[in-house]
Amino acid sequence: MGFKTYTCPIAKSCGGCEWLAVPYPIQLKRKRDAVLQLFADVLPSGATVQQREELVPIYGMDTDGMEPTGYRHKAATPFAPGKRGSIRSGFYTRGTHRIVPCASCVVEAPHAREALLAVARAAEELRIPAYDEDHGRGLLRHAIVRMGYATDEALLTVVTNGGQIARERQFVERIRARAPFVTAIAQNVNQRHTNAILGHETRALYGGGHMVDGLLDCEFEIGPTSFYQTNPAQTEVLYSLAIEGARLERGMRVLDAYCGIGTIGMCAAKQVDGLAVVGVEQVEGAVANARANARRNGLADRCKFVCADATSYMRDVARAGREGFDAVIMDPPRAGSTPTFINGVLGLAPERVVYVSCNPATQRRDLQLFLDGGYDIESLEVVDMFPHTKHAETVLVLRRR
Ligand SMILES: C[S@@+](CC[C@H](N)C(=O)[O-])C[C@H]1O[C@@H](n2cnc3c(N)ncnc32)[C@H](O)[C@@H]1O
Repeated sequence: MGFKTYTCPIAKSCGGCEWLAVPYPIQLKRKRDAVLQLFADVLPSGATVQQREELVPIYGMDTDGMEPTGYRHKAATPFAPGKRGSIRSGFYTRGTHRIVPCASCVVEAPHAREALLAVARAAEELRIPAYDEDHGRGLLRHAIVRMGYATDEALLTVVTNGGQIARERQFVERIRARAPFVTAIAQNVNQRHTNAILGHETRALYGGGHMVDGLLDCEFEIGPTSFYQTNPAQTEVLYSLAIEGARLERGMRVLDAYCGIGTIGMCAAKQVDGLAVVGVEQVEGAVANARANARRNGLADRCKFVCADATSYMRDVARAGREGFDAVIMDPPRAGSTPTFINGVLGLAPERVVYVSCNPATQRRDLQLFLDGGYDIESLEVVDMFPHTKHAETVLVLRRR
């Protein structure tokens, strides 16, 4: 295949796309091999290389023979004071907090970077200072933009070190003049001296402060502090595999743990009539989005959401002994799940557990508890959510023995 790889002038210092020079089919092979190696001791032994590759399929982006580009629908920048009142924006150089400027990025959705640069230019014009992290002074810390996939909406979040933006109305107008495709702007306040990007306080500056996007047959309201997958085309592949793997049927009850804004559970409920979903998520804003999304999709009677730490929720469920689930879908953060959560799932004894992971290493660790607790691997699939990087997302389906 005639794959022509891309070059990027800041690839070395940015470090975001470490495999940009590697042809896409080779990237996919490397990712599958890495997952195969990680799970080698628990996959059927004695299989040939070909059998093992069939055992663990990888779903790459469908790009018609081209290298994947523009797949990141979320883009972000830190800000820092530059020379003579200018504001620096771009990416942190690998392992440092030094910013390498970026005018456009091949893996980001078209226009995403324009919105981020619009914030820097508007702030320069209005003399709104960038945050100086060495001294804890200045206002503008980060900007994050999320571009719609199924819609033309775009949500821009400006993270500030303090609640007041001088000449706020002009600031918003100037951003909009430079980036007219932005349909909502939010301010998030983060006054902590940490590496965490987002703070706890958020308010709308323009357009209601949230956006709407679509995945599979559902529409989702997304707020500034809610998790939402970065690569929507591959998210649809990932969710379809997870829903299919759970073998859901009418009348079943499903737990969607670490549910974010309720996307997986609601896509499942939309596909399977009479399916009931309970979603658990710890970020309040995301749970508010999930509840609004259930109403938006006509699923409020079948999809309920609990705002809680998933481990505490599971501990309570295990103590009360009242809840029953026919299937559990779990999609924890990179750190993986906890023994308490997994033991709780084992106690509920669902027929199937579908474990979606953005970090196969922690998934492999967590898998052991399921294997020891009476579950077998039914399937393991890899989805490439982040072309040109080493990251692989996996969908592991476990079945009660
Ligand atoms: C990888 S995201 C998956 C979200 C969702 N399934 C999706 O596809 O958009 C993990 C989610 O777990 C949430 N989370 C992280 N730790 C948690 C915990 N201890 N309890 C509940 N939710 C948690 C995060 O806020 C995030 O929304």
